Amino acid sequence: MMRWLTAGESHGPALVAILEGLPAGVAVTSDDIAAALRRRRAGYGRGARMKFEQDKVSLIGGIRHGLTQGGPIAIEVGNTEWPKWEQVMSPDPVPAEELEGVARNEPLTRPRPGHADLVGMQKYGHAEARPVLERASARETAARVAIGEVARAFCRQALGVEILSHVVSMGPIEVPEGTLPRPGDLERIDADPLRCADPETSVRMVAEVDDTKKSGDTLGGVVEVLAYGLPPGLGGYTHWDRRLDSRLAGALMGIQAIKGVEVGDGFRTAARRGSAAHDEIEPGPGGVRRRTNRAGGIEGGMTTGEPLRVRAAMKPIATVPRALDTVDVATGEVAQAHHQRSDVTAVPAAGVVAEAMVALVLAEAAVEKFGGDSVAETGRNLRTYREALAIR
Ligand SMILES: Cc1cc2nc3c(=O)[nH]c(=O)nc-3n(C[C@H](O)[C@H](O)[C@H](O)COP(=O)(O)O)c2cc1C
Ligand SMILES: C=C(O[C@@H]1CC(C(=O)O)=C[C@@H](OP(=O)(O)O)[C@H]1O)C(=O)O
Repeated sequence: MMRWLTAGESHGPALVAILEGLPAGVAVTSDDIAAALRRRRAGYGRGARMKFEQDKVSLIGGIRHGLTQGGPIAIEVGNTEWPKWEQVMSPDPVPAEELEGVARNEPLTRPRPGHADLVGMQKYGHAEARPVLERASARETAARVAIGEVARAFCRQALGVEILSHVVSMGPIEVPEGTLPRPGDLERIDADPLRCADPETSVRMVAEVDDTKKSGDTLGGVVEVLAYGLPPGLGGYTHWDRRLDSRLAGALMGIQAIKGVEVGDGFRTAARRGSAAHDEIEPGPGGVRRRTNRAGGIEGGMTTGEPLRVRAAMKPIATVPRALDTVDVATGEVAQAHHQRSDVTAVPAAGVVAEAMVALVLAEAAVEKFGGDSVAETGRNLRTYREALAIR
């Protein structure tokens, strides 16, 4: 069984993540994790904080001399902005006189629509939104990307699986139908300002971000995650919570601001007739293959062996500069929601987070199917399985 957890607040000293149940022998270094975190910070339209804050990676447990050891892996991602927040976010009590006049300590009583602010205050009995937004913030996704990078390394080294993502729409601007990057395209996608695989569309997306920023507004969009090299049979059809599509959907919906998930052609398939909706089976190298991949590499809750293709739709950033209407909960008066700064869009970053979530789900499903306490053992078990499939 694989399991993982994160802890930490957006303006606290650090985020931490623990990943348990991953086999030994995965080669990964702090530089690899720092590189993954840099990918998450990039993207045209992100806010000021991405420019001045650094992610400070410390490997705390489970990795020795560049290899996982089989025990729980603990990673800390330090918030370099912490010195500015030491009093406001102090875990220990701070005398009231020391807090007087401290910047950012005023109670946030004007909850922002589209955030966890208001319901979080109601649910936990907070008089202001700071305790809610600190944990609800997508800053937490840095911790997921850190452990997701270890899971991705396992998928690559034990299974030969490569995971990538790209932005398929930014507001109303979409890539042409059928745009399907391959692992070799990842570097080029990362170099694009919006992580878009189609250069001509990217130019129009950048213009859309500029226009949105000028009008004091924000944008959402859709990302697609692809995984190449998967064997058939990860996941299961025997119960709802064994289905890989169910687990992927939950993992992707668990990213802040994700409002929809599509597997393969998803919603588009619903508009087709059956004869044009499924993937016919034909003889192929090493046995059989699908003529098309409308299902996105999953049938019956299991990988088919075709590339996995899942999409996640992100709502526009909720902290809109042209602030939305709210109520000041201290006075009951109509007010404008809090706004200090925000991203215009974070869709490119959401793609990197989605890759991490897919890597964690795939790593867990692979450990379930193939077992193994080391990368070598998982790899051996996979090879035996593939050999048995070829015989049949
Ligand atoms: C990578 C990433 C960056 C984000 N940056 C911001 C931001 O700067 N400002 C903001 O208001 N929301 C941002 N969000 C989205 C909010 O965290 C999200 O809208 C909020 O948690 C409420 O969404 P929910 O209802 O889906 O939880 C970001 C989300 C992600 C995934
Ligand atoms: C810090 C990150 O994202 C933050 C996510 C976020 C939100 O509301 O989710 C709001 C912004 O934070 P702040 O309000 O402090 O400017 C983003 O910068 C990050 O991704 O590392």
